[in-house]
Amino acid sequence: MQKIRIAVQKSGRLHDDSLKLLKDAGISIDNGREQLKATSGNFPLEVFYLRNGDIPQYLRDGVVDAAIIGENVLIEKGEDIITAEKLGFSKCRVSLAVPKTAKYTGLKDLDGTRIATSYPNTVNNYLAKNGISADLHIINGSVEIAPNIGLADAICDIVSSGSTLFKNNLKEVEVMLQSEAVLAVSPKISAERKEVLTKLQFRIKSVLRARKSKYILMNVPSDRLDKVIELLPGMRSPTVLPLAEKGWSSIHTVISEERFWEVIDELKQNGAEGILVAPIEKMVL
Ligand SMILES: Nc1ncnc2c1ncn2[C@@H]1O[C@H](COP(=O)(O)OP(=O)(O)OP(=O)(O)O)[C@@H](O)[C@H]1O
Ligand SMILES: O=P(O)(O)OC[C@H]1O[C@H](OP(=O)(O)OP(=O)(O)O)[C@H](O)[C@@H]1O
Ligand SMILES: [Mg+2]
Repeated sequence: MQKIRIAVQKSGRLHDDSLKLLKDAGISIDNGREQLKATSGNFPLEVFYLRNGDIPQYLRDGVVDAAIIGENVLIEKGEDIITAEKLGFSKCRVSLAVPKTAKYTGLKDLDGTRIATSYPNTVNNYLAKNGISADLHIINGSVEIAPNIGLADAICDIVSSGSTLFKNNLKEVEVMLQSEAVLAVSPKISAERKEVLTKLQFRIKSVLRARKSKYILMNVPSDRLDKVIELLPGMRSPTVLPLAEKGWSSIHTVISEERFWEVIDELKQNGAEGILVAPIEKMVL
């Protein structure tokens, strides 16, 4: 079987979570990132360690078949590249910010200003759509410092917690896009490698599904079973087992973590006790 070549960020915010995802999908990677290329011992796959910003071009050229990359980078440099899967980590937004003291009433206030950014295409497209034109200063890092050193009136950069903006006396005024890590696919992938990629995607989906879900067990008075089951969605329906003590049953089911917190009070009100919550490793539908 032909190996698929997948690009992973060499170092930075995506690196660890990307490798963890492959590992959770049961793929072992044999050598370290110093070699820039590593092979899996148990899946037809090679990892290329590359800079996030260079990956769209590698995908376009077909030098790699797939990549784990920030969606924001694809929007900036690779709109022609297909996103196969959202991966649920490295969530952030790309926003416009101005000094805290600046008066900001709307996007029109940015007309004719100087904006510092590492995402010129994203900013240009966004401003053009809104009929605004600005003078872009393209810098590769530490963008948030630009207004403080007189280089720009506004910036466009990644925001997550907002602490970098806060520390630099800036305020977020427009969210241009939301981003997370994605699995991107080369338009040049061969049919044979596409088959291997489909297998990888199947595994990744099972891992992502499992990450969002919990396996829960609880003891419930048997006369309240119907009400409790109503609160609990299962993969098919909950499993109900009798306890040794008469009048009590044990319910087992799979539930999203979000739903669990929504129904916890009602479960308790209906007599559920001894509630156990366990992580799930894989979830195959
Ligand atoms: N503060 C953040 N919180 C969450 N995700 C982030 C944050 N900063 C960046 N990201 C996401 O992680 C990706 C990689 O960011 P990182 O700063 O590690 O690398 P980079 O400098 O953009 O890329 P390169 O690998 O080319 O050096 C970004 O493209 C974005 O999708
Ligand atoms: O809203 P926050 O949680 O503060 O995150 C936002 C900051 O994180 C990123 O920088 P990073 O730390 O990756 O440094 P870099 O500029 O060297 O890539 C981004 O460029 C912002 O500066
Ligand atoms: Mg960064």
